[in-house]
Amino acid sequence: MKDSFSRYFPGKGEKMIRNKDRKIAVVYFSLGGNTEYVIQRILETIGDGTAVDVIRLEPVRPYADAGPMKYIKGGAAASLGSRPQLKPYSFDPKKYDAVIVGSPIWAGTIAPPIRTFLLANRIRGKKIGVALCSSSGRADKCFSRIEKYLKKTEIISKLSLVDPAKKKSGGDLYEIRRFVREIMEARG
Ligand SMILES: Cc1cc2nc3c(=O)[nH]c(=O)nc-3n(C[C@H](O)[C@H](O)[C@H](O)COP(=O)(O)O)c2cc1C
Repeated sequence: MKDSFSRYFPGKGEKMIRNKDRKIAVVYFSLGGNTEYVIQRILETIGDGTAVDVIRLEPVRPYADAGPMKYIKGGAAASLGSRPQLKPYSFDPKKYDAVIVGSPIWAGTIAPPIRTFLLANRIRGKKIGVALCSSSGRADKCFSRIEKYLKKTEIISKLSLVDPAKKKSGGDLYEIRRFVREIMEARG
């Protein structure tokens, strides 16, 4: 009998357990590439044996990704609770037993495209994992905000990393593996 860690992180020569009937949705927004980096590492950790749909959210009107306007406009949009229109995407919650949400922290809260998504898709009865990137590591308020949007659905795994694409640290990879393992174990 294998322990739950080695079921999902097989050793050399072992096969990943295939879980074809269940799907995971990975929904994220990234402006500067940090959340994108985390999502890529999450997908590598999940591996090919599990069906995953990746949904990258993009606002119809893109945010400035450099200069002072990046922080001024983006920060104002986040703190005012804006809900930008998103480019078309496909998300049918019935297809998934688990949803991973990835967002940068803007003005202490979730990035506006993620807010639009959570309000448009009231996700209930799923295993939810939330991965947040920030420059401070202060993520508690942002996790609570997301929990409010999810209403009665609990976040079963949380990940908070500080600008991980710059550091590419082993410690962050360890945390990412812990995050994925918690989601996989909750899926049974
Ligand atoms: C508009 C804006 C607001 C931000 N506000 C915060 C903040 O309140 N707290 C924080 O720790 N980092 C803040 N940051 C930094 C980002 O959360 C951080 O750099 C994150 O890793 C960026 O993720 P991304 O590269 O996927 O976009 C902000 C960045 C932007 C662009």
